[in-house]
Amino acid sequence: MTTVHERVDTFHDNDQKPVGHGRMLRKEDPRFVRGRGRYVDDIQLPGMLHLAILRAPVAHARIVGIDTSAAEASPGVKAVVTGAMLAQQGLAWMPTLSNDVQAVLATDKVRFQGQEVAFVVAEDRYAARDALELIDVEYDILDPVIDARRALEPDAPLIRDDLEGKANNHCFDWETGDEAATAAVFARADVVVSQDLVYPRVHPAPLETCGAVADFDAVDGKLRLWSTTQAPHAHRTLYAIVAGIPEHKIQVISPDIGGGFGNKVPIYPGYVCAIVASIVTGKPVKWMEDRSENLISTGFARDYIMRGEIAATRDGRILAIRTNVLADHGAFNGTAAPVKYPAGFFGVFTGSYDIEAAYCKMTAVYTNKAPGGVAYACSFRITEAVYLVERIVDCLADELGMDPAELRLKNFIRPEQFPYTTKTGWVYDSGDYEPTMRLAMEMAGYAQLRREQEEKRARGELMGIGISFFTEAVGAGPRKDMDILGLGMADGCELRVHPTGKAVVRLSVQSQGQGHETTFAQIVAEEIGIPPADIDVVHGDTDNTPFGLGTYGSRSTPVSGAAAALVARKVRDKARIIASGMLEVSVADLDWEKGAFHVKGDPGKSVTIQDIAMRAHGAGELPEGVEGGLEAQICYNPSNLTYPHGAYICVVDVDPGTAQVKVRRFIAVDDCGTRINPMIIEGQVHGGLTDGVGMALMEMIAFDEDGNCLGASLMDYLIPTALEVPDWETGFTVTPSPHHPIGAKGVGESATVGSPPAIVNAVVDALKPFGVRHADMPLTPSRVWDAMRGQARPPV
Ligand code: PCD
Ligand SMILES: [Cu+]
Repeated sequence: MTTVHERVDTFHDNDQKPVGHGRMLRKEDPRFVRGRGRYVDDIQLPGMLHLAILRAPVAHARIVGIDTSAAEASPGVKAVVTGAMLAQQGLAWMPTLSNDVQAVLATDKVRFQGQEVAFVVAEDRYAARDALELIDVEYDILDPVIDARRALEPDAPLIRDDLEGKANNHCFDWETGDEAATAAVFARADVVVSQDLVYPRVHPAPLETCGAVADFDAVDGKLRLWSTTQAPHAHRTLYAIVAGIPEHKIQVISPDIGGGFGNKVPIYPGYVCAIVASIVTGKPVKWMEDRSENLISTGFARDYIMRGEIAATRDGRILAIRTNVLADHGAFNGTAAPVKYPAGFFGVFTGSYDIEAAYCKMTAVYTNKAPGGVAYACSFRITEAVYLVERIVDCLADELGMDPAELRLKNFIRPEQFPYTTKTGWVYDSGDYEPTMRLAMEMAGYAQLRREQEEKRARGELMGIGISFFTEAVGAGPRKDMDILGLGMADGCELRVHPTGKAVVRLSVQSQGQGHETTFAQIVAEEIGIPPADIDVVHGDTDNTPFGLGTYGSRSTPVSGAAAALVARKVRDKARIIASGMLEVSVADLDWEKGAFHVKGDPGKSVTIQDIAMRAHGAGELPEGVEGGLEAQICYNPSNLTYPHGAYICVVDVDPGTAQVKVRRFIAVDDCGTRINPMIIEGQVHGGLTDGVGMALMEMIAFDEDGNCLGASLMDYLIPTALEVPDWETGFTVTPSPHHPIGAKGVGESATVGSPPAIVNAVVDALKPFGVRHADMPLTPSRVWDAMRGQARPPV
């Protein structure tokens, strides 16, 4: 185990460029810091037109009629398209990533506020937007269903009457674990604690909103689509299926992306509209949503109403966990999760504990809200699962009068139990939890913090200490049981070494800010010894990269990272044969040292990888049976997910007069196995922790009873800034994944997953003198104030 507080002043040290894993500045940053990034909205094509979307002003209404004549006559307008027109082409509906259908443009009804109703294509963005005002839609307003608890009441208005035979708002049921075994354990337990918890609807809110530029060339029949997508290949296949354009005639390009966070995984109606518009007008068409459109209509996350129950012995041995979930999926089930996992990976709600039984029952419903349930930094509902278990464990600690750290330490899965199969069937590949927890406690000065808290309590000050310990399942996934719409989740990767020893690696995954241009060059560098600066990373262009399922669920490192390491090893194997010819010894007599082969016992006799590259392409004979060139391609199918873990400790102060929460300290110890670039990992963790502060204290997409979205701008939907967050204190342990070629586990979402429960646990701990056992997120001053007064807010 390595540790902690390593403070290398990288920002002043440009020379620090490891050949392989290690701290190094990001290769992509020179272009970003100079404002030279190239995002979708930077794409300008000759004759390009602009598209704007008319959205439903109400949450639930029948469309009686649409009059587009005034809009068509408006200056600069080239086309006005409604759902009825799309229906004639069979394009009014499209499949979602979870086997539901979603309206591209509404034909019969609108089902959430902000739903796409019509679009205008015009010479510029202003003309398009102006014309939207001239479209006259007559609505027959219907009662909306906004609260998921209302959705299944017998007299609730029916939302999905488009689905044949549908008589209610039920979306799906799902269960995992063993109900009877769990009930038996609960029946004999000394202590049972239960708690209702709401994980409110939140939004990923990336800096860049969603958009696309579609360019259909009628001459060669090729569609080029620049779009804000986290999964270019998967999107291309779907467009081929929906629009009937042959797949080789579609090129999806995902240029620089200004943050994804799951928001850019689904296919949105706007993308399809842009494609249709380009085909109809014969011109390139750009569609870029604005901030409000992004916040009200795309990619919401969470919206889980949960009841957690935990059974334990009096001395603090956790026996079983049971949970019941009501999941609000909005008007269309647009969740992006592997097909066999309608509730994502929520099954990891058993956390990091060795327990006897577990059971979850979930019911998902349709409501008149935007579709989604996207995995906003949570690898498919792991965020919700971790929140549930880490909150309920704290409730148990409270009931038992036990220290929450001690309770966790007592129940951890022990290192010798790995690989560990949980009671819901997940095989945790590896883990060593106690050292991670101890390190966080040591960094925090845990015992001393508790003393400080005691002193403060005696003076009437409200200080809280919150712990969260998480295990994530990331890197979807083994193709034997994971696919999205029938597409297996293996990733291709291709590596070419040019004659002069420079290389290009082509990936199917697509960075949205994670620094793949750097870390994937480092992965290859580590294996073949070519410096990262000499390795170009190509991604985000389906014409120029091998097939694979894209970046989300922290899967790039676990899946494509493995592919990159293995393809580099394949190239190295070939290089070894060429080297044996060059050095006139057998391959067995060669030793590899990063960047060169030398003759065993004679280090003076060696050839570098650059020499070999030249020989592979150059004149002269190659060993028997060896083809020229130095390149390889593979498709990597992971044998399991990777299971990163972490221990987080949060210290808060609550102002007794204003109920304002201040996060004073936050200690995060993460274990993502082998670390490729520690600087990038720290950045990922800092970002995720900031996300956590947002969700725990500020963020919520709320609705009024008519279904009006109350979070339609960043004035209403509060996201954290540097002012709300402390100086993060990060540390790490290293427990490599046994099945990943370099032992790396994903880390991109860890901090977003792990931090909300730590913060809520800290606030609840601070409010203990008021007898508070739970309060729902976001813990805004008004909610904390109510909790202090014993008036729990009605949940969202
Ligand atoms: N061990 C290790 C791991 C990792 N790493 C690094 O780090 C990063 C990350 O990774 P991962 O974990 O693998 O992940 P990815 O796949 O790449 O990514 C994804 C993620 O990522 C994160 N982060 C970020 N960042 C930024 N900047 N931006 C963004 O957008 C974002 N997003 C978020 C999210 S949400 Mo989802 O989508 O919801 O599902 S998922 C997610 C990269 O670079 C890599 O390489 C290292 O170094 N090492
Ligand atoms: Cu999720």
